[in-house]
Amino acid sequence: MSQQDQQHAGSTGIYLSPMAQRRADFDQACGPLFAQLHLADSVDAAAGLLAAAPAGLLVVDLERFEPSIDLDALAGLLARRGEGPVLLLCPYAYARWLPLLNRARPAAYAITPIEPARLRTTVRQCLDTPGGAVPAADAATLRALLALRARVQAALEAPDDAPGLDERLCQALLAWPGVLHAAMFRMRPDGNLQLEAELGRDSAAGLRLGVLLQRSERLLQAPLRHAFPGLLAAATGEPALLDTLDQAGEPALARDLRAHGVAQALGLPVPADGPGAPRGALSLLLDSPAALAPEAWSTLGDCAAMAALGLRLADMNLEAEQLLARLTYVSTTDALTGVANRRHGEELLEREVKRARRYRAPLALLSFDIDRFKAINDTYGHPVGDVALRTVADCVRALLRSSDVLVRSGGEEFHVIAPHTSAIDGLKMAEKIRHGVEQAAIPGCDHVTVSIGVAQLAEQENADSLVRRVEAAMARAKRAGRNCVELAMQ
Ligand SMILES: Nc1nc2c(ncn2[C@@H]2O[C@H](COP(=O)(O)OP(=O)(O)OP(=O)(O)O)[C@@H](O)[C@H]2O)c(=O)[nH]1
Repeated sequence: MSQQDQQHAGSTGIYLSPMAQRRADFDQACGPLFAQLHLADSVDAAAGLLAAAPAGLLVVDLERFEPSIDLDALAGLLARRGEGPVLLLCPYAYARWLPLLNRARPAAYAITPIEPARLRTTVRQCLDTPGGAVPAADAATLRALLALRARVQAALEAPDDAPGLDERLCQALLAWPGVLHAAMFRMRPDGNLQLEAELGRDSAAGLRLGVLLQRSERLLQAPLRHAFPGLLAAATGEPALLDTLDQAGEPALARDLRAHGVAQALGLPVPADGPGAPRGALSLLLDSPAALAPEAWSTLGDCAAMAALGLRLADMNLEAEQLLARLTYVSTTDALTGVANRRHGEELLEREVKRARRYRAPLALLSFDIDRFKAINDTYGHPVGDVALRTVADCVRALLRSSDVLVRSGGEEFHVIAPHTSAIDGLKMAEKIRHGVEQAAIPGCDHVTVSIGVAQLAEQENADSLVRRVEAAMARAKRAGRNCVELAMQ
């Protein structure tokens, strides 16, 4: 026994674990540090021992306790503990217990599995520390935590889109002292967990989680999911902490992280809106294995909750944008043919007339009307008439340039707004349309023809006058026998 251990030999201790093997292992590793070590197999047994004689150190091994069943009893035990030191041995996937139990009574903790030598050192430190609790956060730490909370809040203030938010959150987390690398994992609607953003500082600038984890998507199926706290948190919905990287049993991953200066890895679930799997997780890689103060735990939990809120806001923005796009489409498009409706066509023509006058560019307007369309409806029925309208619209649209706009201006009447097009080119275009429609096969009925008027915008002319002239030309084409093209008079 070392001199230091002899100093502790006057102390008594209680070790609580429901697992017989764990009690035996602890007794073997740390028994010599105590004058007397009591081993308790249940919360009640530990409470009885404490009531009988206050122990120098209470060690609670959380492995095999059930969060939903045992948390209240354990918190009660810690609350009754009073001033004496408490050490929690917490499996790395149970990190959620730490802030919850710390609320009952600040306690030191070590993440398990833990090597016997390290366990002995930790127990010695607890025996040495008067009060034995985790050192309370000092003023500088509290200031840093307040700044972290403010930065994460600021990251949410412009929730324009989820990818931007992921980046901003990583930036905010990276500014917290000790954080070498921050990353955001997000669950896609198809259940695919993806690495959305990562940022590294100093030695971790070159750290790429996609490389380390051997993939950037389908991460819930990644072979290393049990070993990386960020993935574990997304999978279980519980915070996960590794303060000794080798504890996860993946030496290559631990070595790679250490090579970038990482000493501790933390994963925080980003909760879903309601019950169910988390929306993702935040991953923090830290440069020191120091225990996090209770205040740090609660701030980090708040940050994850704020990240969830930010993602919800980004979703709502996206939904609003999609709704607006849909509304715009519905209000500007003719439902039957999918081309611009009359009202939108009028707006577009006004705009093109202004543009043509400003840049002194030619602008042509075509007006065409399906010949004897009433007979098609009367002979084949209205549904076939609808198909004929759609087929003609599709046929004409396919013949136009991308800068031309096809508008359904009335029942079986259409306009084509053709920027940078003279009367001569407009006539060529009209002939192409007339020929194309004549050739088009209409499902359910005979071929149809169209009569077309063509007009070029005159100097000083407005849209109304252009429309009047082109429709008069189209009417002349009807009178001239249909299936032909007429140029408008000036
Ligand atoms: N199926 C269908 N028919 C429509 C639609 N809109 C208008 N119509 C019909 O189109 C026909 C137009 O008839 P008219 O204006 O007499 O002209 P037309 O028979 O095409 O004769 P001309 O234009 O002189 O060659 C009417 O029977 C309308 O009911 C529509 O959305 N679907």
